[in-house]
Amino acid sequence: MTPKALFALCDELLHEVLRFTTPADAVVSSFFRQNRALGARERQTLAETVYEVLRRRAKYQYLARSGHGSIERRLILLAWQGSEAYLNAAITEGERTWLDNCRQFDPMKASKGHNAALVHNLPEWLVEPLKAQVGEEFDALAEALLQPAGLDLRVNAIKVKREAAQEALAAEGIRAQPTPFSPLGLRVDGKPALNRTEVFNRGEVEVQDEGSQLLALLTEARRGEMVVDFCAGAGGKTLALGAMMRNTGRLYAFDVSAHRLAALKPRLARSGLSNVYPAGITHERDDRVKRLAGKIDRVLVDAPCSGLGTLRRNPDLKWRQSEKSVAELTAKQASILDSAARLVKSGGQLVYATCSVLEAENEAIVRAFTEAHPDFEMLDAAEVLERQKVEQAASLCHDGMLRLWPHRHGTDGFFAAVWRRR
Ligand SMILES: C[S@@+](CC[C@H](N)C(=O)[O-])C[C@H]1O[C@@H](n2cnc3c(N)ncnc32)[C@H](O)[C@@H]1O
Repeated sequence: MTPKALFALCDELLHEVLRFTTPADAVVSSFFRQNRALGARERQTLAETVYEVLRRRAKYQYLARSGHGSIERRLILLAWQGSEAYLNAAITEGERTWLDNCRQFDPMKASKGHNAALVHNLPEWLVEPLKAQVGEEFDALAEALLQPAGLDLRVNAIKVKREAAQEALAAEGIRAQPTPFSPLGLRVDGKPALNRTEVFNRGEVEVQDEGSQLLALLTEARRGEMVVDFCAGAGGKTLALGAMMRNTGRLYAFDVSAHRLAALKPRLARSGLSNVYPAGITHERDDRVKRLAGKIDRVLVDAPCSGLGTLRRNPDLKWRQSEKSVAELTAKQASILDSAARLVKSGGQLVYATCSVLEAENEAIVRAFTEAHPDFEMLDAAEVLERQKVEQAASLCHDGMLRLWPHRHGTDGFFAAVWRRR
């Protein structure tokens, strides 16, 4: 494809993404399905450029107040992630001069009132809640959230040990190191096409952020138990729980989205697990849920949330969420946790988790639940993680709850609390 044609396509794609009606990853995949002629390299350049615009949108929009052409084109020139030669072949001399000037720009020299936002690239409503939590670490957190996430794998312990998976990956040319905290994790160098490897297709590894691996470990699920993954989605944590149960017992994977549960099927097939029962529910008070009341050993609530802990991989979320959407989510989270708790039997364990960094979706939900449910006793998350052979468990927790931060732990931002039913 000629550079000019590729830029026109990028313009079209960015226009669609910036409408913010659909998640960026879904817009990008659907666009690639409609433009099958695009090669692998071209797809990579388009996706990375669009994601770079989303990451530093505040800065690029500020710069794009000058220049010519559509706003999308100016943003693309500023955020371009392909080769410089390709860029030169697509732009005019005037654009080249403008771009060179823009590249000299120092956000700290922008007019007062703008400069901080042009560095952290966060919406204003998010700044104070984050500062309230991390204080002086705010700049480090904001910078970490601007970096693309690495690639973590969870080793499927029912098939292989971590060292053996690491060696098998190396034999296929993929270098990976054990993750610092999770005993099951491998962190891969670069972004290799994992789904073409035999190790992946044999189900020996799954893609999963180290933080997500730790959330699943908090359930302490064991052989022969009855376990519910209440918000299973495409089953990232379901697969981890099934392996912890050594493919025995019964693991229900609930979700209101049949579409997401369907994505679990091929992953289940690869994993070799036969103890998983996916079940679509209409809402958290579904009859299917009621029938299991008081019967379940471990319940994981990986609640629907703002996803603001995953900005490294989903930078569009900071522009798509708002104070209003977060308020709606917190009401839903409290209701789901309340329903899911009814499943837990006496002596059983309940985990509430999110991939959000907001107090309102995390500690506030936990406080309200604990006050309203004296039959649930909070457990110290660090002690639970230590029992699960997690390294430096205390450094991952605060006030008895798991609190993972990209700038401190190199994971996405995650939160979790654990209770035992008396
Ligand atoms: C954070 S995602 C789950 C991710 C998944 N556990 C994983 O590890 O890949 C939250 C899920 O909650 C589901 N959900 C939303 N409302 C729900 C409800 N009322 N009951 C159960 N699941 C719900 C969403 O469809 C979504 O898949």
